[in-house]
Amino acid sequence: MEPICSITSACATQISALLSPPSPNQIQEYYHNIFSSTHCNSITVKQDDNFGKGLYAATDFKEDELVLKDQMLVGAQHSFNKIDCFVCSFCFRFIGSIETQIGRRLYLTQLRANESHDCDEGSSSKSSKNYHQMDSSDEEESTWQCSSGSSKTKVPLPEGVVESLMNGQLKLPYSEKFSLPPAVPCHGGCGEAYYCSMSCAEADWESSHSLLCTGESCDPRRREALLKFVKHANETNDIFLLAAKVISSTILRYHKLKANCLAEKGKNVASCVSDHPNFSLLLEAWRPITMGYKKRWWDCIALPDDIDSSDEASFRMQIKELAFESLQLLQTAIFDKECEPLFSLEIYGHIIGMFELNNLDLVVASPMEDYFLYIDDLSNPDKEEAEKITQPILDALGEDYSTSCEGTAFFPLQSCMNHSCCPNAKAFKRDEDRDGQATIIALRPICKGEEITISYVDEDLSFEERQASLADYGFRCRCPKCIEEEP
Ligand SMILES: C[S@@+](CC[C@H](N)C(=O)[O-])C[C@H]1O[C@@H](n2cnc3c(N)ncnc32)[C@H](O)[C@@H]1O
Repeated sequence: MEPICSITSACATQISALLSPPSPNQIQEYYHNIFSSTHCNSITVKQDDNFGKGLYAATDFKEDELVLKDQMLVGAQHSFNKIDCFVCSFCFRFIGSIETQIGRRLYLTQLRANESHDCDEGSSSKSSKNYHQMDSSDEEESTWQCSSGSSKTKVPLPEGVVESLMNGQLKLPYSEKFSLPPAVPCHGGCGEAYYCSMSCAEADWESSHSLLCTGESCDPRRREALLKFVKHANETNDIFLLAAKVISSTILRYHKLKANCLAEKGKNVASCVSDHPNFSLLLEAWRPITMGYKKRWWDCIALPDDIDSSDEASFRMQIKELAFESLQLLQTAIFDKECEPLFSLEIYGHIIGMFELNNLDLVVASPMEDYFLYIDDLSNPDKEEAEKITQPILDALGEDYSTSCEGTAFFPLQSCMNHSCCPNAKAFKRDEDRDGQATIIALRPICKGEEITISYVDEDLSFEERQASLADYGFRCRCPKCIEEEP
């Protein structure tokens, strides 16, 4: 049965205002602010009647030159990746130490095995597609591998060793050469979020975590609802966690704008607030999200290969019901009457659809690879001495010892980049890119004024396969390669 969301009908006018595309002036102003705050004058965003927004070169770029580092608007580590990588919950840098990374991973893997979880449990949360894959100089073979699913048999370490790695009592040889920022726990006390610095902790708290934290300051009823929401997301699709961050950050921005407005008007509420109290402020708080190209999730999600086209309608209905289930849990946890339209299924569906159409994989390379390579490169007798300690650890970790941090994120500038099957740029992590920012590199010289494009699909696929994948984005590619290869 079709889910019925009472907020969608009660707030229809406000919802349609929230979903209407931004005006050219609003677009110019928004991106101008991003460029000036980041002191970036080498690129610009322009609009065109056919392709919508696009990113353009405002200077010449050489082959392999960095075009752009894009700070994410919102991002999250995949739930299944949290066992393998201990990272800052805001900027996704690896934190703690080489020892805590290893000890924590071995401990959590063991815990999971004891709970007799298997790979199936996390598989549904990996169903969200992330077409714009970020290449990495530390390439991972398979990002969808369960941490305990490595083909080579792992040799467990004694429990005491794992514990002393976790609590820092056991120091590994040369690990001080690979020092990581110390882990700063969330001051709300949730025990879930950790950061690389106080500034990341504060930035996350202010942007969304203060509404999503399940620590002691959280009202018990709200905490219970939040925990249910998170559990549901982990068991179904962790893209809901990202959607919750978007809603929380909009609510928090709204209250900040309202507080500023009240302060400026000398507490003359009437001048800020008329018939429809603070809707203009909610629109303003929502502005960064307006910029992302979006459609409803259940309309734009690609039909999985194993679903027959005759079952398409029922598949799309199931996706809609899933989103509704998640939204109801989130509503119980963080509902805010002044921001009511944000809790409609229509808005929730568009937020998730925006991720579907714009998201880039979030990938941060693990320091583990560098560490073990360093040991491997030592000369004897130092190498032999070090390997007495590190080899049993490698045997316990298995082949996938250096899994990257993986997640999904929305980047304000990268999401403006249109597709070409013969792109002039690509998302590529260099060795020095050890945070969650998107890094875009020129694939060939790009002239000032030229549009900067990336490929949303594997360019080596056949013409038909590329067009089929791009159909999910709602367009047929007319790039020079497609025109040439069209039968
Ligand atoms: C990630 S967004 C790119 C930015 C988008 N143009 C905007 O206005 O926000 C992806 C959407 O842009 C449009 N698009 C991207 N590349 C295109 C192309 N080569 N031809 C036609 N439309 C394209 C499609 O609507 C696609 O779903």
